[in-house]
Amino acid sequence: MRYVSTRGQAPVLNFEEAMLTGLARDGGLYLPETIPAFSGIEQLDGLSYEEVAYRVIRPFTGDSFSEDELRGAINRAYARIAHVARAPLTQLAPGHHLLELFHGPTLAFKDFAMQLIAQLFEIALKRSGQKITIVGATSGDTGSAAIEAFKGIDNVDVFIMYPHGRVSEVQRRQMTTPAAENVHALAVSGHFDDCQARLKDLFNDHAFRDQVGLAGVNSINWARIVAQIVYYFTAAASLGAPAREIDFTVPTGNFGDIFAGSIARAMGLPIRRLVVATNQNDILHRALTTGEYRTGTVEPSISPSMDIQVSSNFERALYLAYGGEASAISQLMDELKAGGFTISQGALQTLQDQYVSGRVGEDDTLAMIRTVRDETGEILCPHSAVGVAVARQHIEPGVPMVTLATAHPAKFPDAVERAIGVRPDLPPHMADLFDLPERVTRVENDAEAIKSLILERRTQ
Ligand SMILES: Cc1ncc(COP(=O)(O)O)c(C=O)c1O
Ligand SMILES: N[C@@H](CCOP(=O)(O)O)C(=O)O
Repeated sequence: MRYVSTRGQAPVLNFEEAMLTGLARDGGLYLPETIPAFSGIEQLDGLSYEEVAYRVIRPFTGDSFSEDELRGAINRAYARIAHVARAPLTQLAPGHHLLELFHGPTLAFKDFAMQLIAQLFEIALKRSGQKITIVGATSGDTGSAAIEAFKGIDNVDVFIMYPHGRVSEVQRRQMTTPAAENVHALAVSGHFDDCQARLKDLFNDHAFRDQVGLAGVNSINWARIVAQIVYYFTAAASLGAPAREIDFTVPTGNFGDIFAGSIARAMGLPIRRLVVATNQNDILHRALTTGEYRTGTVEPSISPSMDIQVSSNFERALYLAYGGEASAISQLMDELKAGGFTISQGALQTLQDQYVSGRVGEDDTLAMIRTVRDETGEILCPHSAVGVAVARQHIEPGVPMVTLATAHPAKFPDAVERAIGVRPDLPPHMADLFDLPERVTRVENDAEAIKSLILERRTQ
């Protein structure tokens, strides 16, 4: 399996190289030259999550990892998900199901990919003896999952940039309380898009990148996407695929999770519709309905992890919609630096054939948390509530709808309390979160300041 950049000017890599590289050297994102077809969907129902993960991921890894290495990594990663099904499905209403992706150690769907890629990084780095510096940008969940997965791993430093004052207190403490010396939380003056833009600045400074052995664990990294494909297969298989088509609604920000769904469909999973659900930071909804991808001001919301206006993975979707025309993507990304671009008619039609979208504001999100609690007893986090609210606009008789529940409500107690007057409890393994000392460095929204800090603090 060979991986190519969306901008067409970076070296073609194998899976392990693409995983360790993160952002391509031409500023693009790696994706496989061809998407492998998956055969044997009818055999998946009833298999363990780990077995499905092995079957789905194996075609992407080529000869980068042996069968034993990959199976071992998968087993160790998912042993940390505290639900026997790993990604259980619950029923919200006839024909509407919730895919609970929040039973991992940091209570968000990010654990599914991050736990696995930490295992794969460890294997690869032990083999090569290479030392790396992971830098991540987060609106709250990627950062906590990365710190949890990579803390204490040899040969790795992890620096996570989060927008100061714009993550929930639980998310912040998850990033600032781990004591491991190789993890560093950086509170950046700005919003998530600033953090992600600075991250890309660091990758695009090739001298710095080579000096520190820069690696990325955002969904920029193809290995993240691969791991996120698996739960589409487990959910669809348990609802009757391949004999039956399934719809999925995905609370969306950086477009990684829903893009994983589009890859599952390209592999042959009978997904009829992929529904993009956004909060008021609705660039994706606007782009998919009008063809205009124009950045606006990021508005803080009660679903802060989706407060994103520049959706990194949309570049991958555009690349596929433009038929792999890398020069067109480079041109669009240049236009994005000046505020935005217009998607060509043909590419927009392709995107609209694949994705539909919806947007909900805060009042409707709060109302949905209340409604679902009253109807089912399930307490949703605000991101999942955005998903459920949009899903309800798109449910059609005869086609099961699955909404991805992307985080645990206890990560966002203020929003949940506003909705239902109850503060959800953290699980026992996080009971001391509010007693632990915090360790964080404030840093300006400035690539040079961030680079200096990394050079000063890294332990490798
Ligand atoms: C809880 C939660 N829901 C949804 C999303 C959106 O996912 P994606 O960025 O993959 O679109 C995020 C952040 O990524 C998140 O943390
Ligand atoms: N919502 C995310 C934003 C980064 O997403 P990623 O999937 O690209 O890592 C977060 O919680 O940090």
